[in-house]
Amino acid sequence: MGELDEAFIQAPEHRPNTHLTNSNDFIYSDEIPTIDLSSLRDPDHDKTAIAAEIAEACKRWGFFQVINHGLPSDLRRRVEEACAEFFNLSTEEKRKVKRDEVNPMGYHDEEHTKNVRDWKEIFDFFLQDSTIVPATPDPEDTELRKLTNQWPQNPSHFREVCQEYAREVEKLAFRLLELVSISLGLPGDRLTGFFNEQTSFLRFNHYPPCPNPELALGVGRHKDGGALTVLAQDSVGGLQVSRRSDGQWIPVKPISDALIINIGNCIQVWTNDKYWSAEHRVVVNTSKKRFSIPFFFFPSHEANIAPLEELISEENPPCYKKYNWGKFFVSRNRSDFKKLEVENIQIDHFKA
Ligand SMILES: O=C(O)CCC(=O)C(=O)O
Ligand SMILES: [Fe+2]
Repeated sequence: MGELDEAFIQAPEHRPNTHLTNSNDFIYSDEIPTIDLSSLRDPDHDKTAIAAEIAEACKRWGFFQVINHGLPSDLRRRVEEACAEFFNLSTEEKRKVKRDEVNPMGYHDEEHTKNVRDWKEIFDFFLQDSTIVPATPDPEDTELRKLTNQWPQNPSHFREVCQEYAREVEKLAFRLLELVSISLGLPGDRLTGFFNEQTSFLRFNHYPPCPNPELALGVGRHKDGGALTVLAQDSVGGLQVSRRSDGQWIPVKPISDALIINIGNCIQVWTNDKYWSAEHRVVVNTSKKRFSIPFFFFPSHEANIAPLEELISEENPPCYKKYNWGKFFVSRNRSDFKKLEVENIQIDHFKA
């Protein structure tokens, strides 16, 4: 990506702590919980103990790592290889599957978070090869649009590996959704209906070494908009989470084969702020490239998101007004695509 263009420069208050940005001396904190899912292998095993751990992590952090999660490690290696091979292609080759203003799926090297450019390139694909979303963010416009993935010709096995990984990670996401429901004292399938025609997608992130890591970010601070995110990060490190208790930036330690789970806006709204969707960001460094692969578990376009009625009462009135997921999704997508003059959409805009 060469030199640091002005578009990448963060406002002074959002710049990372320079002594943390050299990849050799990240300071890791063990405070973000790691949850062992091995007992889920036995379908008759009581899920309440794991659900209690999840409840604690979702309240205090909105972030946790899972180990023994059932996603095959050889598949993870294969998808990581395919991801690295894709980004190794020439820019010309990658731009053959470039996203545009209508179709947000494909390759993109001008991602913006909160209107500042991110130091990274990405490749996105929907879980469902064709996915239905609203045509525009305008609340009055009821027109829908069917979007399809753009697959590169190379690497030759790329599409197959991506889709195999997507199916496995989706299974894990549904298991986690069930555990979240149980952890709230709700039936395990309480939230499943929101995902009948899901808009979930996967992203490959490539963060090249950056000449000025003290000025830019791989991804600026943000909260994930959907229900939850299942993230595979490599061993380089750089992801930081804002701690709910005091807003301190805490690095998320790379653990081999673990997956990082973070609560998105929808779960924060469904639980009426009981569970937390944490702000997070990615710092870059001068020497090592980094890859990460998030799966964004997103509801159907027609899902309306509001605090769950079982979780509200006179003492705990709803903190949010209802909003439509599809409109939120397309609005957020626009602001990621290029710099806009307006603030991008946040759940705070729906505060009751
Ligand atoms: O690369 C990472 O570790 C996190 C990326 C991220 O937060 C995102 O793509 O939403
Ligand atoms: Fe994120």
